[in-house]
Amino acid sequence: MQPPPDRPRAARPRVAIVLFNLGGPDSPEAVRPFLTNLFTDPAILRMPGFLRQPLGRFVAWRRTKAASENYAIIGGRSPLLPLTEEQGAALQGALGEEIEARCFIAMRYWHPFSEATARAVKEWGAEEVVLLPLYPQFSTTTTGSSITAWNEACAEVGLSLPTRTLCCWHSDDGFAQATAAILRRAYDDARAQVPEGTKLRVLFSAHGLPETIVKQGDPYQWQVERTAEAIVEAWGLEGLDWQICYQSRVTPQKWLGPSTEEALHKAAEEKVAVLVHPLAFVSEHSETLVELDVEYRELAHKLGVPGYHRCPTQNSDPAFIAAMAALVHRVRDAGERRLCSFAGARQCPKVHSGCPHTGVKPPRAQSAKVPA
Ligand SMILES: C=CC1=C(C)c2cc3[nH]c(cc4nc(cc5[nH]c(cc1n2)c(C)c5CCC(=O)O)C(CCC(=O)O)=C4C)c(C)c3C=C
Ligand SMILES: [Fe+2]
Ligand SMILES: [Fe+2]
Repeated sequence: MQPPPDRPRAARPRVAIVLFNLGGPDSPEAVRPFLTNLFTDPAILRMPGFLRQPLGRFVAWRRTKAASENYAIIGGRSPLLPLTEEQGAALQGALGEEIEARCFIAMRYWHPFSEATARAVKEWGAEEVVLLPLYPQFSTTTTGSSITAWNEACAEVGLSLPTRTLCCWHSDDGFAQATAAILRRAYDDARAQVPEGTKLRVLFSAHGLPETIVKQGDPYQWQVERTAEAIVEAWGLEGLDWQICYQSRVTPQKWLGPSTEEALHKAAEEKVAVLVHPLAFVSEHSETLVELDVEYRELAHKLGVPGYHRCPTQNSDPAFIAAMAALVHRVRDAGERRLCSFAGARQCPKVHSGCPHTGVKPPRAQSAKVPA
């Protein structure tokens, strides 16, 4: 796209697009400090600091063995950062000439942390910031926590710029269309492998969340349900058999259900093959490459599910990246501080706690502190 003739190239605004994600260990040694950062985040473990710090460290220590074994299966490190870098490069290319855009990455629990990213944004001389969480659904534990960490980092490095936030895009049409196209291709591939006469069910497997967090007003579950509906609607396949379930339970509390394990048991009983779609992730990492591709596949096999297939995540799919670019342009063109699929008829019936809409914040976060 050429710059408009009345607007010289040099006058294009310098916009920093900050991509938020969770982050993952970049070596076997990083697993424990990464988990310590995660479990001592007050948005994750909700208790006073004097209890959270020792308990969070203990839970991280307990989880290190299992998590390390999972990361060992995929080469000892998370692929999340390189894949997010690819998404950033593709998005930068897709944003066109209207703005001078540069994508930056701020991970929540491992490098690059918000503070280093805020410094890089400042050094680049950005004039505006767009925060783009790579989580389609808002949760106080993910997007909310990242926004809080970003705000703290900006205060720390003295970065104060007009900032727009794409806080929740769970039902965005471009996103739903791009995702439906990926799912349709995976479904056709799976259908060709499932024995004649056997039904195929789509399991929308979202990352789980402790129920107590949802009861405190977190809109994540509600948004997960809207995402599944939007994808099914965008696809438009009549009579599609589909179900939502929740994976990745990591603490003993009661988490959202039904779990993906329960959904597999049901599929086995009903002799239905499954195509698992990772609903809350837009890139591959341990939860897709190990949990879905190894652990649940083994379980499905053991239970006698007549077929187990997995839909890939979006990664740098061009239609998905184009949808993200359109969101960035929309939030800027609208002149809003944030853009959210909550608008109009899709208003969330629950308290939108922790979201920048209401100004209600998740428990005060502190920037991750454990060094490499
Ligand atoms: C109480 C613990 C956790 C909550 C709540 C939680 C919410 C949550 N997480 C994601 C996305 C990701 N989580 C990832 C890994 C991961 N998550 C937890 C714990 C909670 N997550 C742990 C302990 C781990 C580490 C891996 C493990 O031990 O199993 C990742 C992947 C990181 C990587 O491999 O690179 C993502 C992404 C969402 C969307 C979410 C709630 C909405
Ligand atoms: Fe929102
Ligand atoms: Fe998680």
